[in-house]
Amino acid sequence: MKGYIKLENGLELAGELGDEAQPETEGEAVFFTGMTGYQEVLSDPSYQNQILVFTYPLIGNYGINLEDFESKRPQIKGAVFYECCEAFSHYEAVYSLQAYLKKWKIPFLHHVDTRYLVKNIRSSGTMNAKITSVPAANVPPIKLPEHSGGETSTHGNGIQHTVLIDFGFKKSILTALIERGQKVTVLPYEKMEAVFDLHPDGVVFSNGPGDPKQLAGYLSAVKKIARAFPVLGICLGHQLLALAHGEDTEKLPFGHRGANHPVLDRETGKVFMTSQNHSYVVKRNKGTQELKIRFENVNDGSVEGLFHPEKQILSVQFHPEANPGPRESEWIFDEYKAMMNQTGRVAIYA
Ligand SMILES: NC(=O)CC[C@H](N)C(=O)O
Repeated sequence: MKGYIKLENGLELAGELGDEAQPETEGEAVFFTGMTGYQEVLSDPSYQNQILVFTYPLIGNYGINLEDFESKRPQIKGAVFYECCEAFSHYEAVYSLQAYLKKWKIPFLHHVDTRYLVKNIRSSGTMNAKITSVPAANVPPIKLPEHSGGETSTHGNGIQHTVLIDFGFKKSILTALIERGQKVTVLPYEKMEAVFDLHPDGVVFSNGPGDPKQLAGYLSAVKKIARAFPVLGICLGHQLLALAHGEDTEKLPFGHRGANHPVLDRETGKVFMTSQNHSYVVKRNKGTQELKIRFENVNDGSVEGLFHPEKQILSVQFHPEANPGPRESEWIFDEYKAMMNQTGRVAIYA
């Protein structure tokens, strides 16, 4: 059955509806440039309310396994592919990508000229979009995703205790912490002040969907926590730490979503490849300068991470937990651990 993706700027492209029973969806159209990693990306909570366009022309060829989910369900509102292949081959795969999307009633469109579509999004900027079976549909305004923190839960049995403040965390962040000897308490962000009763060795502010300014009501709590414990902020968590310290954020024209974004560490002069998924960034040279820039994006010079010169505060815009993408920034978790042991950050960079 024929279907369409219509953008807010009027562009309409035809394709084939993947699931005729689910022909309609709306969301912010964003694009992901990785060649692999679709399972992790589709289940990453930071993609809530978005229609995800895959730039790589063949997606789905290694199927879906039971291990690589970043959360319990797909988080996107819809997906667009050039080819979303039905046949798959991988020793761990249990069903096809198409079957996964159909199971969760996620509308998707394939056989779309995704190259043309993405070039249009790149020149017009991120826009709202609609997937539909009806040509010339209207694209309604899209609401920002609601942050909804989950349940409090405890994981791992390490000696050190990290509280992970949950804005919609990726499972791989939890795994990276447990692998580094942490007992982790996941705390929904609405209850973040309960961290003071838990007396952890450190606190991690997670990734999450939407605009960080939606969470303005929590910034004083974020700052209070950053004054009391060694803290690491990842993606949305980084943006919140910045806002809490008087910095500002802005929206990028079409975001960074992929597995090969080069980042420069200004401390060491080293460049490494990172996994990224964000629309918003911390503005350069704004605010109080209480936090300093540690990392920057090599392609567009945007801020990729901050630190506090005297306190144990580190934040990264990229995803050190990878999944999908390169693992060469996993050492950020080791640096967080060194901060907790009071041997990192201040000692290293004073
Ligand atoms: N991965 C994330 O945490 C994304 C943060 C925020 N939602 C953004 O798009 O910039």
